[in-house]
Amino acid sequence: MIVYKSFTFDSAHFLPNVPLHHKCRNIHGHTYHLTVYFEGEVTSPEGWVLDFALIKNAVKPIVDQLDHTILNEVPGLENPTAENLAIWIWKSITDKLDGLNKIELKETPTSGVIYEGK
Ligand SMILES: Nc1nc2c(c(=O)[nH]1)N=C([C@H](O)[C@H](O)COP(=O)(O)OP(=O)(O)OP(=O)(O)O)CN2
Ligand SMILES: [Zn+2]
Repeated sequence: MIVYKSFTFDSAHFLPNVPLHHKCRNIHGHTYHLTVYFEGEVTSPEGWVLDFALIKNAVKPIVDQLDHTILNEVPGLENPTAENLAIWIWKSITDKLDGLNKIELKETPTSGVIYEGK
């Protein structure tokens, strides 16, 4: 079974490698919507895969590292596309908690990425 938990954070960024005329070369902000999914067996006696609180404990510090920052200034996020940000978040979470299955990162109400670690 898969369990998930969602988080939001507000960050500014710009995309340094897009063409000169591209609007995303200018600094701008997003409210990012992040959902992390973990896969595992439902265990007894709790009757759950993973305590949602453990997910929060693992992921919230990473979200806090990104919230109200300029993403380009975060080490490893010099080119903070949604794709690169999803990979960065994955690498930050995966060793903290077993069973990471997928992350979804929405940058706008209409755009986002899904990353499964490959
Ligand atoms: N593959 C990617 N494409 C774009 C990314 C990205 O990270 N990966 N990022 C951006 C911009 O940062 C920004 O998110 C703009 O996205 P876009 O969907 O174009 O936003 P709009 O508000 O203009 O979208 P609407 O079409 O008006 O809903 C650009 N591309
Ligand atoms: Zn953007």
